[in-house]
Order: sequence, then structure tokens, then C-alpha cells
Amino acid sequence: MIQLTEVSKSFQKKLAVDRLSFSVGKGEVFGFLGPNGAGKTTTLRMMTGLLQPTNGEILINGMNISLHKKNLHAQIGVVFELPNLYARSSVRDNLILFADLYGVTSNRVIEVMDSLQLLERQRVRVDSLSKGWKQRVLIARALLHKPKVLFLDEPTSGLDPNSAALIREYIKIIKTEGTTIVLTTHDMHEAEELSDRVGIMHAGRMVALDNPQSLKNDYGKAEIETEYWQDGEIIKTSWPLADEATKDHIYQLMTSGQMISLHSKEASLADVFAVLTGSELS
Ligand SMILES: Nc1ncnc2c1ncn2[C@@H]1O[C@H](COP(=O)(O)OP(=O)(O)OP(=O)(O)O)[C@@H](O)[C@H]1O
Repeated sequence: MIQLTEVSKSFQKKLAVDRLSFSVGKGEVFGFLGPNGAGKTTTLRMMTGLLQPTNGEILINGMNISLHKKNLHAQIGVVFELPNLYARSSVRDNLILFADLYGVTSNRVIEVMDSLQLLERQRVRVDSLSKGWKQRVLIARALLHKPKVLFLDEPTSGLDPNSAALIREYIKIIKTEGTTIVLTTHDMHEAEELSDRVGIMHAGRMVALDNPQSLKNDYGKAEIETEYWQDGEIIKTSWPLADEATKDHIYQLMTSGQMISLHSKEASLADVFAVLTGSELS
């Protein structure tokens, strides 16, 4: 569905994206994870035709997006962080305006508002909505023309937990309808919950790309967490599961009666991220 080949982007002397090659399959949810400045948004902007790559080629449905901008707009929906709604118009009027541009019926506007639970607020001015509601309007607008591919930049960033959960659920629904989805996030739980595959970016490069479970198997370390008594104090220690010495430590703590609790902890995407980028995820 989407194919990037050796795509780079420089801003003056700054190389923001460095020779990215990967593809996203039809109906797949692809999540970009990466620290600030890794190049996620720049990549997304290039994939939507908003920025021209300095080098390389991007195909959507076999079309080179630099050469087929008009066709591209009919196929994609875009939700970026910057608020770009008509603040003084109502929810409904914002959507109607875009429906007219896309040649979409008013029934579809109602359908989209209904699925994002916007009907009750359709007459409210956008500038009086909270960030979570505005984000719903942006998503509704991006989906009016039933795009084959939806791009979302930080879809739940800064939202209250209810709005974030609703948007995540809605992303899952759109996926079941066969839409290909590309999103960026700083939230590893979100990346894991939503994405079929995750691409981890660091300093403009894709440092790993796989499904979340394989990333954890390849880069993460499962551990055993223990709590035990030592010299009248409770000590908490984690031991690497794969380490031979762990067996001896655990055996010794169990047989001496020091052990209070022990449980295994699966590797997380946060561990993978720390190993690959040397930084912590928020
Ligand atoms: N228009 C621009 N002009 C100059 N430099 C830019 C521009 N846009 C992005 N950059 C630089 O390119 C690099 C990648 O930025 P980008 O916004 O793609 O990162 P990101 O991974 O999306 O980060 P964040 O998580 O903070 O949004 C950064 O060093 C940024 O400062």
C-alpha cells in the first residue's frame, strides 16, 4: 500500500530523515515511535505530500506521491497536531465545508459525527471545545471521504484519558473497516495496543521495525522481580530471567526463608526503546 525507498529529508544542513526504506501493507496499523526530533513528523509529512523529500521515492497504491498530488488527496486522510479548524464555526459547519470540497453527502457528515459521538455537539463553536473534542472533529473531517489511508500525528497527545481511550477505540474500528493507518506516538502502550508493526526512529534513521512482540523478544530482557528480607530490611531486586546465576539467587532466597514475593516481568517496548535509542520514553 505504501512504499518508501531511500527517503531522506534535509533542512538546510540538518539531515532530519536519513535513507528510510520500508513499506506498510493494506489494512495495517503502522506506529512510529521515537524521541523528540527523531524525524517522525517529517516522515509523516513527506508520506502525505506536505513536504517534498530531498531524496528517494514514496509510492502510495503504486503512485509516486510527488507526481500525483491530486489523486493522492482523494485517497488519504490527515490528522496533524496543529489545530486547523475554523474556530468560529460550529462542528457541523466545519465538516460540511470539507464535505463540499470532497463532494461528500450530508448523510455521510451525520454518519461520521455519529461514530465519533459528535452529534450532541454539532452546533457548538469549535473554539469553545476542549482539545479532546477538537481532535474528534479533526478525525471526523479526515474520514469524511472514506480514505484508504489515514495518517495521524500524535493522535492522543495532551488529551484527557477518556478522550484518548475513545480515539484509540475508534482507530481500532477504522482498522477493522480495512483502512491503512500510519500514526506517530510517544506513548509505547498506545503503540503496542494499536500497531501491527512499530518502527522505532532515532536521529533520522529507522533503528528497528517489527511487530511489538518480536521487538520485545529481540531487544528486551524479561526479568524476575523479587522482594526479600536482608538484615531486617526489605530489599527489592530484579534478576535477568535468562541469566544462569538467577536460578541460584532465587533458590538461595527461597530456601533461606528470606523471600517475600517474586514475579516475572515481561520485557516492554520501553525497554526496547531504551536499548535502541539510549533514551527513556515518556
Ligand atoms: N521546517 C523545519 N525546518 C528546520 N528543521 C526542521 C523543520 N522541521 C523539522 N526540523 C528538524 O528535523 C528534525 C526532526 O524533526 P521532527 O519534527 O520530524 O521530529 P519528531 O520525531 O516528529 O519529533 P517530536 O516527537 O518532537 O515531534 C528535528 O531536528 C527538527 O528540529
